[in-house]
Amino acid sequence: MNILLIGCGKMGGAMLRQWTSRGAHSFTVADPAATDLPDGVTHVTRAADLPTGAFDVALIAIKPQMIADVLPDYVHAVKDGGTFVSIAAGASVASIEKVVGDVAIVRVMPNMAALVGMGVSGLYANARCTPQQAQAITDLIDQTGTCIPVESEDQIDRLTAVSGSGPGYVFEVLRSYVAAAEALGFDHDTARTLVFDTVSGTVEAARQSDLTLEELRNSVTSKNGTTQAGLDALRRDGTLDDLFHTTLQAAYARAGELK
Ligand SMILES: NC(=O)C1=CN([C@@H]2O[C@H](COP(=O)(O)OP(=O)(O)OC[C@H]3O[C@@H](n4cnc5c(N)ncnc54)[C@H](OP(=O)(O)O)[C@@H]3O)[C@@H](O)[C@H]2O)C=CC1
Ligand SMILES: O=C(O)[C@@H]1CCC=N1
Repeated sequence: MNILLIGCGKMGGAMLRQWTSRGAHSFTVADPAATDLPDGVTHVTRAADLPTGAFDVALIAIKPQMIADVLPDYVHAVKDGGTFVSIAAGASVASIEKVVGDVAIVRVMPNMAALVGMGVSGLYANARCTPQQAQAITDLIDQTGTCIPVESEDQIDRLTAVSGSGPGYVFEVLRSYVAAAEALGFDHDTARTLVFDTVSGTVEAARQSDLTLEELRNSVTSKNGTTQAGLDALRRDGTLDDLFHTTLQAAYARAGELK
């Protein structure tokens, strides 16, 4: 497919790197600022420099607040029967249809783990997408990690709060965990190794286990031992559950505001 990226910053750039490493499609980036693009990618800085009707797919990877102003400049570049794919948080199919018309639109919510081909994305295709179009975009997103089809746009907004924004929460938790390890006397590099290997090994152990997360947690927690002391401080009578609940609700509410 001939694919146009409208905007190629942090998220579009991460996805583009996975796609170009596989070499299955042709890519053009339209972005006034993009630098350091992978070899073989065509770059234009102005929508007016794009050929008319040239692209099978346009990936909308600009900020949601810019769509109404910026997207109209790019519509000419997509061929009749082409697919518009938006990764913009919150931006609804209806808001995109206002610009591009009643055509095939797919909302995808990727995440930054796509940087290493381990992203997880939600995908919602509107009724104008043929099964072939939806499958082609699913295959494309699969190249960045795992793709989970959902039945409604609301599911995309909920998934944004869990996995789209998720790496932001996880990076912040890792930052805090590493800082606490340094405060116990480890140098920064050792603290990073201890924390990163603990987290990635624990995630893999959970993935491969038939036990529940509660059972796995209990398998680490000796009665009156060190883990119990640490967990008592971490959970503080439900504070941790409240914190995660509030975090995800806040992100979901924000997606609704960006419609
Ligand atoms: N970052 C993430 O983890 C995730 C982001 N998303 C979504 O991806 C989208 C992009 O986010 P992100 O990559 O973080 O943002 P960035 O700001 O890194 O990327 C947006 C890019 O669009 C460029 N741009 C600005 N104006 C235009 C224009 N007129 N034509 C073409 N390109 C333009 C920007 O250039 P300049 O910098 O000069 O303005 C920038 O390079 C958002 O809608 C966001 O909701 C979805 C999931 C995860
Ligand atoms: O923060 C944001 O709005 C975007 C969407 C999900 C991750 N980053």
